[in-house]
Amino acid sequence: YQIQRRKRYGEFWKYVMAIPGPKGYPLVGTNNIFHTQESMFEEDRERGKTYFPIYKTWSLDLASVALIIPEDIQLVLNNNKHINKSMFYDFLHSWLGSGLLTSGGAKWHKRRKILTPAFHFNILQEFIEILNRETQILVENLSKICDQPFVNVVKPITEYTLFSIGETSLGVQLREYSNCSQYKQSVYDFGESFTYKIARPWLWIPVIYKSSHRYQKDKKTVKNLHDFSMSVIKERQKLFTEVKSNGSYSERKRLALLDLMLKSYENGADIDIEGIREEVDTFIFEGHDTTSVSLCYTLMVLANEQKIQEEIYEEIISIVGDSSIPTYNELGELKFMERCIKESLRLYPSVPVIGRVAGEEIKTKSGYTIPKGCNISIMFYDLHRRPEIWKNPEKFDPDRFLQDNVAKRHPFAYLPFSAGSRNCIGQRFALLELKAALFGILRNFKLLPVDKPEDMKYKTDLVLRPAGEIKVKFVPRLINV
Ligand code: HEM
Repeated sequence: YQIQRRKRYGEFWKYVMAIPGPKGYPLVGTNNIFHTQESMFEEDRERGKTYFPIYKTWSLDLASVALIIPEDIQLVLNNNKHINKSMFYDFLHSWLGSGLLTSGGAKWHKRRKILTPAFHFNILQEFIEILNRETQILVENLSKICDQPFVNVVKPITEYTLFSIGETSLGVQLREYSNCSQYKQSVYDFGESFTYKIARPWLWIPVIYKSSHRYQKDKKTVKNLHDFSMSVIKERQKLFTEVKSNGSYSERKRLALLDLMLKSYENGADIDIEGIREEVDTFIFEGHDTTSVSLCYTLMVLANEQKIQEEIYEEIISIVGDSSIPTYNELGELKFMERCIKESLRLYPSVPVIGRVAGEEIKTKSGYTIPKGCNISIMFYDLHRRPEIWKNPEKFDPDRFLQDNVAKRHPFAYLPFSAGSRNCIGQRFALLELKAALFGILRNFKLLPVDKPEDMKYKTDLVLRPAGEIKVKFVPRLINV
């Protein structure tokens, strides 16, 4: 058995070392231990260009292979043997436990089955009322600050997406929570620490990490994050019991996310309170941070594209007319706006990289072998900017998403929501929310450029986080809110 193990280990490294990649050093491997979040992001982009279409990185006795071309990515995402997440997701466990994003195998299957009905078409239709109300509040807030030379959109937009996921999927009013700002700060702190640990492999060794200052700091951050999610669960649990005792709950055929889990819990099925907390943490985070960064970049890019912005405005007026409250179907008809959102997600994919573990050996198109058990990183950011797929890739061009043009591309060339069985469960919700917000903002304001796309700098983080602010100038249009 020992001989066989050694042979497998030897083969593993033989295959990995045959893949091109940056020079490594003992223990730290290919990591640069002096990295900041910003320099790590830039180095990954450089590596993607230098070693295109595939490269390896390694530290200690762990290796990861980065994939950039659609053909290789398809081999991973289209095969259920590779549904488990890579080692980097282990750094999320202290916060998200093994919730839908981080879990694997049978647990993931079971949870995905429980939670899928919470994103059914009928539920989304009911959410439109809440999203419209939140959009109106956002527009009012922007009206109060639009006389300033510019607005850093990150704060108001993050509040919009956080409060929206709170009221729709979790059934609570997060703006009334006194620890809301602390929660947002803790998400940033966690992302910073996540990146710090990725670059410093000695912190991957539990005994070293647990005796570090970083661990003590992380513990406080995670406590803040968990206090927030537990207060959400407790409030909704109370409401849920009240509603159930007055009978109105049994009339509802479809339940939003948290109620669905509370019902499963009460029926003794498949989920306990710890499991609910994992999912509430997962969905508050995934359900607000992804849409927030996407909306911020979309506003910035549209401020720099006056003609396109005007075209969206005209589409809004032609489909929704004078009304300030769009219906679900009207938002569905905003096809040009939808193409602009898609193009924005190409340039600014909220989740720029994802990771998997090879469940079996993979032969890549370029002739390399990824051995079973190897970590894989799928580089969406780089995929979406490859010049051989996207002509003039830095240009914002919504026509790339006209049906004829989509049909000409490889089906795995554009993957902001990933693909296959572990794709984004919230993608239709995300599109609806982005449309509702853009409708309200563009109907009420003309956006003028402050930050330019070419000046944007990013950080390696849990999402495509900007290194600084995202500034836009808002000029009220002459209509009533
Ligand atoms: C523009 C917005 C969004 C983008 C670009 C996005 C992107 C993604 C991507 C790329 C993944 C795959 C992650 C991985 O494999 O590690 C994912 C998974 C996931 N997303 Fe989203 N997402 C967005 C919005 C949302 C929203 C609004 C929700 C919840 C309401 C959500 C919930 C999730 C969950 C729970 C998963 C894990 C699914 C699973 O593994 O079964 N996302 N998302």
